Amino acid sequence: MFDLSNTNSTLVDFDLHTGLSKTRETLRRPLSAMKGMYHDQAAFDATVKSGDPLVYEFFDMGVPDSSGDVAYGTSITYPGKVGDEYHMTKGHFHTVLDTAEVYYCLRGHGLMMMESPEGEVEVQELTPGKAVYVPGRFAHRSINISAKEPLITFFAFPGHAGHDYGSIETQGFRKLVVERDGKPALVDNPRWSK
Ligand SMILES: O=P(O)(O)OC[C@H]1O[C@](O)(CO)[C@@H](O)[C@@H]1O
Ligand SMILES: [Fe+2]
Repeated sequence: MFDLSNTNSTLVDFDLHTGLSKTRETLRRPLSAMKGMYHDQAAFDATVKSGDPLVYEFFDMGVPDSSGDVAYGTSITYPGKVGDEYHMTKGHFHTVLDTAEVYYCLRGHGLMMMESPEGEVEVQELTPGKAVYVPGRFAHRSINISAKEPLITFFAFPGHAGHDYGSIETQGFRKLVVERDGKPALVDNPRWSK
């Protein structure tokens, strides 16, 4: 009925329940790949020692890194905590700072933590069906606040954006999300300094 011999477009499967693809591999970040990113160093060491859980995985679809292209894929952050801090992605600025990104939540319950170099902090709640637009200049980190479900999002950003982990790798975001009385709470990051 249709000529399906396309060569320029791409069609990829992403499972709505697992976020994974039958045809593509993810990049996987176990906890040991996040050294220095959780505030409770003792809990970090103990959790790595007791099995080094997979914290998140995501797709790099190999889209060209030009401004006319769009990088996309799913990101899956598994439930869990390191001490009192919820599982999260490393987080990054874009190397081309003013490039934005969109995340659409497919499953789970999470927060998108955002922070500009000038110190504006914004947090948006992610539940299935909600899309968050992360404006240019804002670093962003996904945080899974569910105790049992993975946080699955579909993301898209300009191909030339790049990832800049600089200040985040050394001192993190200004705010942390930790569990207090069974609920997520936003607190100052004691390690953050100007
Ligand atoms: O680069 P990080 O912070 O480790 O997180 C990876 C996530 O961010 C993305 O680069 C999208 O911005 C995805 O590949 C993935 O969801
Ligand atoms: Fe990004």
